[in-house]
Amino acid sequence: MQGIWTTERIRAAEERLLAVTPDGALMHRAAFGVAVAAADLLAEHTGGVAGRRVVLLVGAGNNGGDALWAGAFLRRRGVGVAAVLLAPNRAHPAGLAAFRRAGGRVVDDGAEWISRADLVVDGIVGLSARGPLRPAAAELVGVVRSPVLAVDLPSGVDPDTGAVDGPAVTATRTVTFGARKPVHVLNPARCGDVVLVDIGLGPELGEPDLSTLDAADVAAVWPVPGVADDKYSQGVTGVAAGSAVYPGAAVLAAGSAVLATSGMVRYAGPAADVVRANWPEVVATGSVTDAGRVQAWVVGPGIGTGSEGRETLRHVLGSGLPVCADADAITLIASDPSVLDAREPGTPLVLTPHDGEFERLTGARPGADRVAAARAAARRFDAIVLLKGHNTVVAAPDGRTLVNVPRGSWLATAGSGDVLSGLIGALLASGLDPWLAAGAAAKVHGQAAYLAAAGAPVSASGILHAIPDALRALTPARRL
Ligand SMILES: NC(=O)C1=CN([C@@H]2O[C@H](COP(=O)(O)OP(=O)(O)OC[C@H]3O[C@@H](n4cnc5c(N)ncnc54)[C@H](O)[C@@H]3O)[C@@H](O)[C@H]2O)[C@@H](O)CC1
Ligand SMILES: [K+]
Repeated sequence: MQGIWTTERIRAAEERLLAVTPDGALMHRAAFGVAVAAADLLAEHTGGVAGRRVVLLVGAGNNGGDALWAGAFLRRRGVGVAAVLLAPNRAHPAGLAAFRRAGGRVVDDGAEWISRADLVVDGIVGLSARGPLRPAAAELVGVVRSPVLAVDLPSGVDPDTGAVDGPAVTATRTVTFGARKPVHVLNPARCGDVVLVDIGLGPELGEPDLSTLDAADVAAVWPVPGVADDKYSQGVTGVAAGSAVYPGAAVLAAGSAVLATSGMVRYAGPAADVVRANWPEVVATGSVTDAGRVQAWVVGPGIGTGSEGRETLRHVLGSGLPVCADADAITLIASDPSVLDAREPGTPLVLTPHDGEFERLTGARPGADRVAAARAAARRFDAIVLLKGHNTVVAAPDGRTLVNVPRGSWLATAGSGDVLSGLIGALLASGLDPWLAAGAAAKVHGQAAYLAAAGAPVSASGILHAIPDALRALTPARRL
């Protein structure tokens, strides 16, 4: 797992580190990292470094200081560097002096210089940023045509939520210091690639506020049958999804549970014939009341929001088993929360709303702070809340939060949610912690979409059939 820390926590850690570090040392380390990243970008985009032109956009704080020091380091590599000071009286004094000593130029006609630049360095604001770019900065950013290297984070984007509500920088690459901040995973489109420079902050950081799962984390938790296993011992997934009119959700959710693990899958509902025809290995019955023993339920996709769906949901929630409630099940809970009374307290429940379902469930859309919204809903429902969007946020009632950043947006297609719920259900049936189950499922789901798409649009069925490849890619060590 890789941690992510909020700006408040970073600042506190930096203060502790600053107290035991010589003056200016941290900024030098940070700025050196910026200069290296700038040289790399120049080389990648122009084929060289010496003689290239870089423009620094320099704000009032330490973020601008980093940029100025980086400009001084770049001068030593023969780069022509011009600085545009957005708050000339408040530019970092030591950084500005070093920049000038190194032969850097402070220029007034910023737009002119930017139009000829090979690279623009965004040192406008960093951790202390609040709100969008102010007009003068926005105007300059508007004329940029070259690659942009953001110092710490793209200015104008909220550091803690990734929200953008006005002009903001879109970076080609972002170089950040000490630890990743929420913006880096909550708004990857604005950050570009993120490079992390070690400035010695690690020991001061403590438990992260958010985490992302690595491939190795997924490999560590994904069930693999052992010599003593049989079809029951690995967990039987129950799928209550689809209807006679809309059998597709049932086929997708059941199929994804089939491909996720080697455990058995039972289907219960009016689409039994269609499910059987598509997935002969599924044991299918007409109703949850005669489904047979399972270790977890997926309920909701395509079950409808009428009385039949409500009875199915109530039955499943009253089973005392872990449940992944998706789609219509969420709408049913939203319209009649008393259905949750059937649930035995403490039984694992995973809710998987998109923004519209989240609004139905809680009365408000997630808003700019998706992490806070998911956490509040997780506490309120005493459930794991997996909030769908470009990034998937998985929050537990105790505040633990995972973020999954997909490669591309190929998951934005009809039926992909049904595939995700089948993955989660299969992991719940295997006995995995529901927070990790939801997080690992989201990662495999995103990976499957990326592999299936391979650069061209892909359907939910395509994503489904890429699950084995996604698992192989994420867990190569387990290949037999
Ligand atoms: N604290 C540390 O130990 C280190 C900090 N570093 C750098 O320091 C940065 C944080 O520096 P600061 O706390 O000085 O803050 P910033 O550089 O983020 O910004 C400070 C100034 O920007 C103004 N500002 C805020 N929002 C604005 C907006 N939307 N438009 C224009 N101006 C705005 C603020 O009023 C303030 O004067 C980090 O992001 C990082 O780049 C690095 O040098 C590494 C070490
Ligand atoms: K910045």
